[in-house]
Amino acid sequence: TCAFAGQKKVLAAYEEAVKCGYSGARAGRLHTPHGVFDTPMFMPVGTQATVKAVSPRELKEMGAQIILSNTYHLYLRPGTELVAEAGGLHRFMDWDGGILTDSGGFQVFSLGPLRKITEEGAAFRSHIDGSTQFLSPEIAIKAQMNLGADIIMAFDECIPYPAEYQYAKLSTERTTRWAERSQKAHTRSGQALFAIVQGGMYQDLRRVSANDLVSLDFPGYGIGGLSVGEPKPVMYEMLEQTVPLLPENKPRYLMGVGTPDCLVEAVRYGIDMFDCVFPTRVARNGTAMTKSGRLVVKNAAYAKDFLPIDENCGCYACQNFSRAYIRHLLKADEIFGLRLTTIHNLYFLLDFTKKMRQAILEDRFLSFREEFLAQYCK
Ligand SMILES: CNc1nc2cc3nc[nH]c(=O)c3cc2[nH]1
Ligand SMILES: [Zn+2]
Repeated sequence: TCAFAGQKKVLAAYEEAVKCGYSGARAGRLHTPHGVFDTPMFMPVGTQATVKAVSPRELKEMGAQIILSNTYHLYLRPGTELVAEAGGLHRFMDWDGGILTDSGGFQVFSLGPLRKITEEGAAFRSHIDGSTQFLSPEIAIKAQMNLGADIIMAFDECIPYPAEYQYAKLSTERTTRWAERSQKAHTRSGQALFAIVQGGMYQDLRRVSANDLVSLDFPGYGIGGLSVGEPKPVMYEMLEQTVPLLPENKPRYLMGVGTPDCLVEAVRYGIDMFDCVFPTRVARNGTAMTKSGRLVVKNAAYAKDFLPIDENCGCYACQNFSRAYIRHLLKADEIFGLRLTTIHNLYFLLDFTKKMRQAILEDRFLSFREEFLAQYCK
């Protein structure tokens, strides 16, 4: 099963940081059936059983450990029974690292024209063919057992932002009941089921959600309902309310986050795992991530710039190609262009989490954070 062992708290910086706001930065090891992985970690998003534009071999080469796939998409197409018949998601997509699947709740609300949410589950229309569909905790868990990910998520409602207190309260209580139903439906040993903390942007609801889910005893906890358009300080405030209530010896996964500045802040609050489509999505419109902010390599300014995107970057794109070449490919709509920007952006984030881990282990995380934020423009 998924055990979280060997974490190391930054003791010296921890005391110092407590004076200037909560800091629970930690470096851990996440045990799964497909290996033991280092945290803090960034998980590349492979929504439809592929991380867009890159191969499993390239993902392995750049240091990806766990990748994310979406139950909502694979349930609609090609179907999770088909994936099970193919030998499960690892075999289907030839990935022997870790896989985490999101349970579909978020995608139902963000993709399909939503029909109705009841105690039973969520009725919606498929964004692919408009057919009427229905997801419940039991259906979502069965689908994830078919896919065979190492870590699966309880079926939840990601509360929209903003939301009235009363709506957030009722939805959060239902998500806790759905978490319990997810637990009862989860019968696949060796596969870890994480609950997802909700509570909207209300401190008291966040605490109730965390406490209720902790008492149901899950091997790990997602923090949901964030990165949904709220201001960053509000997200950090919700982390400050939630993370300290979660068991120290279990992984915390901040869903859908994010940019490097959000990652370094969330690690300070004690988050271990992240996923975000941002690096792969912006890569496809020619934006590269660097430690000083974004570099739109498609811009005319780089037409004759024969330097790499980042001369200190160890990725395949920066080791072999210039900004001018990548810009040319992107302007010519050459697929290899967005492959190179994607490879660079994924490498950048994977390397960034590795650097944070090293800083934590060497007890210098807070100065690492200061230096990074001073240079990175949002
Ligand atoms: C891009 N932001 C974002 N991606 C999310 C995925 C999620 N999955 C399940 N539950 C969530 O609350 C949830 C929230 C999220 N925010
Ligand atoms: Zn690079």
